Amino acid sequence: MSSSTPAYYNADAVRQVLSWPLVNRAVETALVAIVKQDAETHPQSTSFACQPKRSFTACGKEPGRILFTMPAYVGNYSLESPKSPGDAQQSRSTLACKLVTSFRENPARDPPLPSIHAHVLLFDNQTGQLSAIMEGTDLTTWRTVSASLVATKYLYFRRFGSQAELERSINVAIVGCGVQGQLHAAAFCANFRVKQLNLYNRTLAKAQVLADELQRTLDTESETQVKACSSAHEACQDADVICIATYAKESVIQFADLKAKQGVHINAVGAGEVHFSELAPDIYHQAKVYVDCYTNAEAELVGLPAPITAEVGQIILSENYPKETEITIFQSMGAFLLSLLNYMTISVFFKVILKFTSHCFYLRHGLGGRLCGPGGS
Ligand SMILES: NC(=O)C1=CN([C@@H]2O[C@H](COP(=O)(O)OP(=O)(O)OC[C@H]3O[C@@H](n4cnc5c(N)ncnc54)[C@H](O)[C@@H]3O)[C@@H](O)[C@H]2O)C=CC1
Ligand SMILES: O=C(O)C1=NCCCC1
Repeated sequence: MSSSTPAYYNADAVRQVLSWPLVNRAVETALVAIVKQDAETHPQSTSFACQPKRSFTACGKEPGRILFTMPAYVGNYSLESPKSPGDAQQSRSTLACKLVTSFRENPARDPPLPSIHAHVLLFDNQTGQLSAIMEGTDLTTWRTVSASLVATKYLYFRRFGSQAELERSINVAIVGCGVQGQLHAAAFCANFRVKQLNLYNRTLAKAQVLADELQRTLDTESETQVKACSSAHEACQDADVICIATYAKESVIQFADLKAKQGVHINAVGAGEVHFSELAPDIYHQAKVYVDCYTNAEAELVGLPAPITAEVGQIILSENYPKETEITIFQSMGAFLLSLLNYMTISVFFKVILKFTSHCFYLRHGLGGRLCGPGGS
């Protein structure tokens, strides 16, 4: 690629290609790829995924304004369709960096703005030149929600059998009805069988607006009942799965709010100044904690009131699912490699930057790609 102006993909262009099957497959692939490859189990692998821990820059002295830089490099990989194992494509490498700002007071502005804004920068990995810039805000929201969906599939449903995510109806509570909460609510209804969807927000009116909107858009045949709740306890007391995405500095949910004896899974997505501030320590004391990525967890979860049991990718690979009655927490850190895999997938649709993404096999085989070394997995 020459020194021409980088390609720019705006929010509309990105939004057009986002769909749950696409994003979920990419995120699941990435969660597995993130698991540190063991030299003994993968002696032939020459693929290389490098995701250093992300950096934080405080923007001024006021809290709540942060710039994250999230670099990642995936080297010498090929994407293989599980339908035709061994049919690995020519290997390639991708170098990128996501820049995200999180300004938590933005929704209170007039007019309101989202708290999170993101862009993805893609580089030519031979020359280091900037090749493309992609609006990454929706990508970030979808990726984050998808990580919760995949974590729920493996950490909750799979306790009940290999088809449970298709067959079993669940009660879901959404705590925090901002950008993340809204997409979590819609996505859980779109991807799973939800009997009861309870919504709780600090301002009840916001939960009510979302409840009305969801009830309107859900199919009239839908089994889902949606309710705006006036406390976290009301929202969570019968929930099988809880998704919490606020900026709360103090815990919003306590152990006493859970229907704990029957098994509960919590996607802990949001954060105050501390990632795990949304859930009370007494929940962590009773729960098993899983993360997307140890690299960020080791750096950012200092003081977590419980040990980390595993990365979600390890559970996907080992099929060593939690027990039916356990409380599990997916501590969602955000891992750029997850976005990067999304990016690589999406760019196939744009049919650009072929240097990075000549994997037209995606179009032929669907999105069954698995990151692997050139000689096979
Ligand atoms: N894990 C990850 O990869 C990602 C995490 N996040 C995090 O998710 C959280 C939410 O992000 P957005 O939805 O974009 O923010 P947002 O500002 O759009 O929404 C936050 C919502 O939480 C509500 N809220 C605040 N405190 C509350 C409390 N104590 N009880 C109930 N509701 C409360 C607010 O009223 C608001 O509706 C943030 O902490 C953000 O940093 C965002 C993107 C990715
Ligand atoms: O993109 C991510 O990952 C983020 N994680 C934490 C909050 C900001 C965005």
